[in-house]
Amino acid sequence: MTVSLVTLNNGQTIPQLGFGVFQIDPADTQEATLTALEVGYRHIDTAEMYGNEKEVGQAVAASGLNREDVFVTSKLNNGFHAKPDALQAFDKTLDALGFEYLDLFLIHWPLPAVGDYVETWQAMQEMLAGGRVRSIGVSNFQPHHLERLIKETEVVPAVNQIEIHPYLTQDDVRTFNRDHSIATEAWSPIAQGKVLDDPTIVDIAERLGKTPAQVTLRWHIQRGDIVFPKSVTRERVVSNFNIFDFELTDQDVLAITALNRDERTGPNPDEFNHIPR
Ligand SMILES: NC(=O)C1=CN([C@@H]2O[C@H](COP(=O)(O)OP(=O)(O)OC[C@H]3O[C@@H](n4cnc5c(N)ncnc54)[C@H](OP(=O)(O)O)[C@@H]3O)[C@@H](O)[C@H]2O)C=CC1
Ligand SMILES: O=C1CO[C@H](CO)[C@@H](O)[C@@H]1O
Repeated sequence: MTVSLVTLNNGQTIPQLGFGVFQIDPADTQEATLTALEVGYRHIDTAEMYGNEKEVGQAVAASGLNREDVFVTSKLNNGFHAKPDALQAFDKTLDALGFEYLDLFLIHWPLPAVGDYVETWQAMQEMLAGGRVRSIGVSNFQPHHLERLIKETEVVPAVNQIEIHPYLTQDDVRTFNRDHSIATEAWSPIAQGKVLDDPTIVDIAERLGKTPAQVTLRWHIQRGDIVFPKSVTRERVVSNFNIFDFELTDQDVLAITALNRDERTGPNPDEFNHIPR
């Protein structure tokens, strides 16, 4: 199975399909990530917040793959927005992973009431200049947050990772990202399972002989977004990967997009403005 690549605004490439490790217990993360790497995934999405960076790094080391062959993303945790804190947190992330370099580092949430994300972005630019991270980006940024970065700093984020699935299509933020050469990453791409019983998705899946999860992931791929579904179930890890040998019609893509209800599974970035306890 050949996973398509997306070229970021700095010329780096990222596999359009990856493996997410949120809510995988650290004790299970090495095995789950190794399974994903064995199946063929070459892109892992973790975060300091998930508490399992160390185990992701151990899986990459144990896989026998060259470090260069796996694209790894991590994220700056909330509360480390001040420049010295952000620089120190990046060092800790690299240490935990046991890597010389990270492929992509993101500001996890803008949280303007906690710290100035423009200052945080200046720290991210320093990390980039230091050469130990290949691309920098943001997560959960709305267009108004991105506008400040674009106006007040030098580097345009390579990606914006936001919640997207058939019940939250986010076409306004996606359009803003596209117009500014920012790649869109879709978190919780199957809404943590909530879209899988939807009759529209089930009907398309039955017609194509695919699972509802495969149809939903394929919808993201055909819209051009980057996805990293999470699963600790081997058969799902395999079937979620096998989405490059079929196509949805334009009509299917439009029918799934029309399911939008602006329904979030996670926080709204404009309301989530504190460090969760
Ligand atoms: N930047 C951010 O703020 C956020 C980023 N993320 C990132 O996005 C990734 C994916 O999002 P996540 O929230 O994990 O949710 P997903 O939308 O990937 O859904 C994961 C859930 O769906 C189940 N599942 C997976 N595949 C299938 C399948 N084929 N059929 C049926 N059920 C399935 C999993 O169960 P099981 O494991 O039991 O098989 C799990 O319960 C995260 O792991 C993380 O990397 C997520 C949230 C926020
Ligand atoms: O990455 C994350 C995992 O999910 C959490 C709850 O929705 C988010 O807050 C966090 O950003």
